[in-house]
Amino acid sequence: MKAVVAGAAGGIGQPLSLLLKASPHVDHLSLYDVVNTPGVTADLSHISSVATIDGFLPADDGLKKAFTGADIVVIPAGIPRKPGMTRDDLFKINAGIVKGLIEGIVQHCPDAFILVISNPVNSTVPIAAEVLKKAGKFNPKKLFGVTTLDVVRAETFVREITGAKGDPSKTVIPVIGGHSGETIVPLFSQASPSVSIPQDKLDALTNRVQFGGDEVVKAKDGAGSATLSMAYAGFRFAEKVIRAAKGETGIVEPSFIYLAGVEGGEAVAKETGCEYFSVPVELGKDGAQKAHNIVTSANDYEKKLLQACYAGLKGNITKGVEFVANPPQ
Ligand SMILES: NC(=O)C1=CN([C@@H]2O[C@H](COP(=O)(O)OP(=O)(O)OC[C@H]3O[C@@H](n4cnc5c(N)ncnc54)[C@H](O)[C@@H]3O)[C@@H](O)[C@H]2O)C=CC1
Ligand SMILES: O=C([O-])CC(=O)C(=O)O
Repeated sequence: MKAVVAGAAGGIGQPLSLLLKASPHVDHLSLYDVVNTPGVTADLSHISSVATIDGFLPADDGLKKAFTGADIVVIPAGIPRKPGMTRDDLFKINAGIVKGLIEGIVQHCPDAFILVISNPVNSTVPIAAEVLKKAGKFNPKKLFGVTTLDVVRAETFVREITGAKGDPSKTVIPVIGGHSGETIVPLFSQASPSVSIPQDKLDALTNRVQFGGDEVVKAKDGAGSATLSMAYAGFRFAEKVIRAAKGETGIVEPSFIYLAGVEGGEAVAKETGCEYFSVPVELGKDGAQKAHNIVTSANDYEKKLLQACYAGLKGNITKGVEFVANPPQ
């Protein structure tokens, strides 16, 4: 199992690479970034874990060397937000970065699982899909927008209200939609085991999950956005994809996918009017095996949130598709 991190020297890339280096499920890790990969690679290479490691800069065919033979490529490359910015404000720079990296995947490892972390995820995943489609290499089962941090936040924040003891990650809370503000829709009514949230606390809790990213951006005060919690979340999702690829069954985690290419996805697309949506996805050997149409189970409170989600999300998706169809001059 060869894993690649593209953007490996960044705030997310470094701790994510650390977690992958330490994972017993990874045999080889290749790091790629436009800066500082030699140092990060040398540092991680001293860890006595199973995975061997190498790292590359763009010079001397570095991208080719990093990507060739990859089974999974995780992409946290691109600029993060500063206070006052929306994720969409990152589009101008990050759209081109993601497009370039996907073109590299097309050339060197078109069969790899692709996990997109770079924001705005609502647009960068459609960009990735369009680049792959153009090249005739699009496998919707293998392209994932990483929305796990929203799930992780929901698991964490709900405990502050319920006061439940034990491991918060054992409470499954589906968070669906997209990955920005109102497009993020936590479905607390569908938690398993069920959670009891007083009505007067539900608005604040929902809002905190939707705008959890802003909380970190504000606290970092110009020094970036969530990196460590994102590395945790990105690793959690990547490891699930890897474990499922190796044959483990029964693994389900929400992810932002192209619905038409995954069993069960058509029903979600019909319900939401969106081509892409994050829903709980059953993972298998070949990637996304089945999309769970949890949208129909939402209660009235959540249905209202979903209406706001659809409006914003459709615009973000179109913007990504347009970027590849009519590249800016
Ligand atoms: N999906 C999610 O839930 C989350 C997404 N993010 C997003 O992740 C991205 C990265 O965030 P940070 O790690 O904090 O940023 P960062 O600036 O610390 O790191 C980004 C890294 O990408 C590298 N990079 C830039 N262009 C590249 C290219 N063409 N090829 C390879 N590497 C390239 C940079 O050199 C840098 O090392 C941002 O877009 C951020 O908004 C952040 C948190 C959560
Ligand atoms: O808020 C940001 O810009 C980074 C992010 O996506 C998150 O923390 O959820």
